[in-house]
Amino acid sequence: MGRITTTRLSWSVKGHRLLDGIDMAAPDGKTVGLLGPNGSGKSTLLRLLAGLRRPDTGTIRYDDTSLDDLGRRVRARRLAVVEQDVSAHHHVNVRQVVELGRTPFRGRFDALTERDRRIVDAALERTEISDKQHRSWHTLSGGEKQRTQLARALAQEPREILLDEPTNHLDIRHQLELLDLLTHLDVTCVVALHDLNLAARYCDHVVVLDRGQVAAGGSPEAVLTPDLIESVYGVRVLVDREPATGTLRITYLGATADRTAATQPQGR
Ligand SMILES: Nc1ncnc2c1ncn2[C@@H]1O[C@H](COP(=O)(O)OP(=O)(O)OP(=O)(O)O)[C@@H](O)[C@H]1O
Repeated sequence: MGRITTTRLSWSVKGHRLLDGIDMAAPDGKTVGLLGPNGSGKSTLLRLLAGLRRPDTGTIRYDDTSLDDLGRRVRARRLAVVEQDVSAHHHVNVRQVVELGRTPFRGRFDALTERDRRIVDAALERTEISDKQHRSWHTLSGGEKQRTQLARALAQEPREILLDEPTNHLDIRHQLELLDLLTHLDVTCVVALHDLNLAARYCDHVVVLDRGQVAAGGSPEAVLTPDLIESVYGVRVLVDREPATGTLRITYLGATADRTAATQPQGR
């Protein structure tokens, strides 16, 4: 497990500032939900955290080490990334995709060890994709691909895992199981999510992005208030607790007529 922190992180492309002064922290072993409307910067922030883009300003630390100083090999071993809609695997089966999770631990021409094979088996089982392990990647459904990607990440036995909307193709049961699995791993997770109820139920912390800035961060109870949700998403909600379990529950009442109006103080 490792702690991820960012300090005043900014990133621009062609003169547009897509992330602006992001301060966030994902404590050891916790699950942090990255929330925010379409285009608010969630995927961009995850790409920066993964080292796939370099920030213009600010720092990213894994424990006390800056991402720049982590070294490619160390990074490839400890940090797993599950991106949205990966379509790059050709002519490989599910098991071979999951075996890629062991690549950072092997020499270029080394065969998989017995231990590697056991880890791959366990990852296939935990994501309930074992029965499809010999199927070609390109024949999988969207949800089966997502579970395979998660299995690849688990096979890496990472300390940190970054996931971009990992539930968007999953049926309800697999959504619940994926988040349940993530929260029970001894791994620090940063996960972009659209479903506020799933975030409230499973995340230890949430960070809400709005137009490239952090609108709020903290526990789901503290952050997911009707005012915050209305001002960021332009949706009126009722927030209460589900009586049987006490879980935070968000009921959508409707879109605000004009999102900009929702963010303006009354009377202007
Ligand atoms: N390389 C790029 N060039 C220009 N604009 C970009 C680039 N990458 C991202 N953007 C823009 O930056 C904004 C943030 O995009 P990002 O994909 O991070 O949002 P998101 O919060 O993940 O959205 P979604 O919920 O729709 O997945 C969007 O307006 C997007 O169009």
